[in-house]
Amino acid sequence: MSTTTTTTGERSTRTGFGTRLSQAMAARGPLCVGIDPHVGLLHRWDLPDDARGVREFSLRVVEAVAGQVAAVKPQSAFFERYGSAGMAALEETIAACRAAGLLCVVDAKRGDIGSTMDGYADAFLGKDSGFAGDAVTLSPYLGFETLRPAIEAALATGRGVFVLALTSNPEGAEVQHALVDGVPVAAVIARHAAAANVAEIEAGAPLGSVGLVVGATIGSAARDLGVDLAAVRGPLLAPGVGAQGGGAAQIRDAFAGALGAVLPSSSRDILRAGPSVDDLRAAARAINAELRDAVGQVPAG
Ligand SMILES: O=c1ccn([C@@H]2O[C@H](COP(=O)(O)O)[C@@H](O)[C@H]2O)c(=O)[nH]1
Repeated sequence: MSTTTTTTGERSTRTGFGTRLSQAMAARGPLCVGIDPHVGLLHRWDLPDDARGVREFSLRVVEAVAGQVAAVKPQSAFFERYGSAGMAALEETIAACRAAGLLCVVDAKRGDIGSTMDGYADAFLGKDSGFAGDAVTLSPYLGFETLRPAIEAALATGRGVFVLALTSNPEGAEVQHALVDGVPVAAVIARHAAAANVAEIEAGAPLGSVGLVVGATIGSAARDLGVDLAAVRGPLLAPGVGAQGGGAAQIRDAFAGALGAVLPSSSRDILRAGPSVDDLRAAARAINAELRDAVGQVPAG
């Protein structure tokens, strides 16, 4: 456990998210299983296209992978589409992860002007919020500094954030590779994240709690753009494994020098193995083992 002081002077003695994630990856392997209840998957699992179906789907995934992988990542969009009942299912999913000791990254990609970020911080990182997992994804495209309330809330509650930097989709390049005063936007975001992790790292954490989203499909983009992933000293959530074409070889190449920080994430590729809990577990275990070989043993911190 380390003591960190946020920029508003609040002191937290909780074990930070970066440390907890490092420990989980060292103990169980690097994989994060995405919980993306697409309509097609609900049909395939013989579940209704409604909030009850999504709840059953998600709880089955949690049951299958708890104790097997480092984390899960429910995609908020697939719960939001069912209104308040869908959001109740998201809350239940997050609570089930907590009860199972499974880290939960809520993929909500929030980002707004600073005053509104206070609201998102309360919703997704607040001490008593049902939507607060262990970390949340954030969009920095209103300016990294607008995310400060969420970062402060995360550090104060032992939670984390993952800030979009080099996303897995090809369209992301037009924004993320663009130059600002000669520096690619993604490199600017990475520098901000590195600065936000300094206090935790200096206090002895193996990883800070301010991570980046860097897709498993980016190829040589980080190298080509001069985005120093190792210098971030925070976790690197890498979606795009499986259905989007990323795999162990792509991770090894794209994240060379920062492999110990990578949290590769795969959703559809594993979820297609359902609805059987045993089959889901077997699919997750197989991908986790491949990725563990690719990234090597993660230091527990
Ligand atoms: O750059 C990003 C950021 C987030 N995602 C999300 O991850 C999953 C990917 O699902 P797959 O089925 O494994 O393709 C999905 O929820 C995306 O919204 C991403 O793909 N890329």
